[in-house]
Amino acid sequence: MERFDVIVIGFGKGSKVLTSALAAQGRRVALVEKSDKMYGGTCPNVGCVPTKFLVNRAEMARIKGFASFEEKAAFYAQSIRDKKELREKILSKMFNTFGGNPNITLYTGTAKFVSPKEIEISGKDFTAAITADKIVIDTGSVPFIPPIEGLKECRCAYVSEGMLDLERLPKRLVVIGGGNIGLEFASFYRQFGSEVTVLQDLPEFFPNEDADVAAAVRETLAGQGIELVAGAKVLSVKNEGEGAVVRYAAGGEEKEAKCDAVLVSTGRVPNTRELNLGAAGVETTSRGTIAVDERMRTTASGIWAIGDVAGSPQFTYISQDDARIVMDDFKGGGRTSAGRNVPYSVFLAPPLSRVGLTEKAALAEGYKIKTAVIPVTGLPRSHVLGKYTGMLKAVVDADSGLILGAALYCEESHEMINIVTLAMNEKLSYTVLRDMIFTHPVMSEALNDLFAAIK
Ligand SMILES: Cc1cc2nc3c(=O)[nH]c(=O)nc-3n(C[C@H](O)[C@H](O)[C@H](O)COP(=O)(O)OP(=O)(O)OC[C@H]3O[C@@H](n4cnc5c(N)ncnc54)[C@H](O)[C@@H]3O)c2cc1C
Ligand SMILES: NC(=O)c1ccc[n+]([C@@H]2O[C@H](COP(=O)([O-])OP(=O)(O)OC[C@H]3O[C@@H](n4cnc5c(N)ncnc54)[C@H](O)[C@@H]3O)[C@@H](O)[C@H]2O)c1
Repeated sequence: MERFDVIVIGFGKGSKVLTSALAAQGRRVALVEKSDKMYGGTCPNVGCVPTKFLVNRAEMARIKGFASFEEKAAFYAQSIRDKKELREKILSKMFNTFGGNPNITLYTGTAKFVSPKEIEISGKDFTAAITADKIVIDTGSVPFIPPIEGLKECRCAYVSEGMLDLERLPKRLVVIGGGNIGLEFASFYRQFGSEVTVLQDLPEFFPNEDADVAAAVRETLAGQGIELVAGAKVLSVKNEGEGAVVRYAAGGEEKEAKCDAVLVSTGRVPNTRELNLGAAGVETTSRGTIAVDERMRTTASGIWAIGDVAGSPQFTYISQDDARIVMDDFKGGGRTSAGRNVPYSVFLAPPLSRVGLTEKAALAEGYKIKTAVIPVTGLPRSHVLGKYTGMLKAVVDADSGLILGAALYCEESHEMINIVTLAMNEKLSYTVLRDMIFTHPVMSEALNDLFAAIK
């Protein structure tokens, strides 16, 4: 049995960072990835990169202003083909990432535990048994499919991965689930030219935002022609010709939505199915995620878990940060996942970006707060871009002057939010951003105005 210093299971973002860093320290690492279509993991292949590529293309489609559906469909089909080409490029770059590094062995096969220190790998035309004293699990998550009548049989129902390869632009799209995936797809399909309905089971969209921010985003999406139905119970999905009929109950009524495609975006669950965790003594939580402590250690000594499978917030940069924590733990350091500020952006048009507490959450936590809300209209950058949609909101601790959180709903907010996060991480008073010199005309200078409005 071949012995390594570290075995890493799953080639996600965290694994990539971890494998490179460990090999650079002279450790022998085995990286096991089950699919030759998934080197690099979800993000570059079927997650962040392809979806944001399409967000960008959808904006181009909107600007081009095609008159007919046929023209829109042709531009969309070309965008999907270009996305497929991009994936091939990224895949081969990922495959070659470790090329020639004598400290790294990449296995393409499914890993399963045989004991706490031994892994069996089943590839297309080989099996292998390997061992190490340290093992890191980074096997990500898979879509959750709700038990809706007829959904499994529906010929035009997709999860995000399948939808990303669909070359036929649906005239009408029904999205089940109004979270990050559902709303991003709704937004870019609408811009490509589809009619879109989003069915959300919760009584509201953006439940983690303050009411004013949620209302601003909802109104914009509705203004763009996206039908948002909250409190919807999806009853059945049935094939009808080339398309489908989705039956749902909302507002005390039963309704039908006919469509050419159904996107199921109802959350993602940890991917532990093939790991045989029991053989390693690795326990899972009631949510099915691998139970880890703040250093990403599992319940089995010598085994760590990172990213989606460990129940961390489902973002690529968190898989990466979890890997940093494990690296630090290997060195005996004290870095932990506790109290991390986790910013995020939902790539709508414009994007909604958040970090930290909302006003309602800060009050619920007992803070004495000051807040500011400013509109996007009137900002110099808005005039440059000709885009006036959105608002910015910040919440500050009245006692210390520290920033507790911000929601930035405007063009380029996906860049700006990182500046606010930096200020929060470094425990800077809000006055630092209020008085900082920004270049001009850029969206970030709105942070001067936002924090000047704190009352
Ligand atoms: C459509 C979509 C859009 C997204 N957009 C964004 C975004 O804009 N920004 C953002 O930050 N996040 C986004 N995310 C979330 C982000 O992609 C994930 O949180 C992130 O990729 C998780 O990384 P990971 O390292 O945990 O796992 P993954 O990247 O999923 O890697 C896990 C790997 O393990 C492999 N594997 C599984 N089981 C085994 C086994 N038994 N043996 C060997 N290999 C195995 C899998 O094939 C996979 O390659 C998006 C996700 C989706 C689906
Ligand atoms: N921009 C980004 O960073 C980005 C983009 C896409 C995805 N992601 C990550 O991927 C993860 C998965 O995304 P997601 O959108 O699938 O999950 P999600 O948890 O964000 O949203 C799922 C939504 O589906 C709803 N839902 C569940 N069952 C339903 C049903 N039967 N009928 C109607 N609605 C139902 C839930 O209430 C929830 O609002 C997210 O947690 C996110 O972290 C991130």
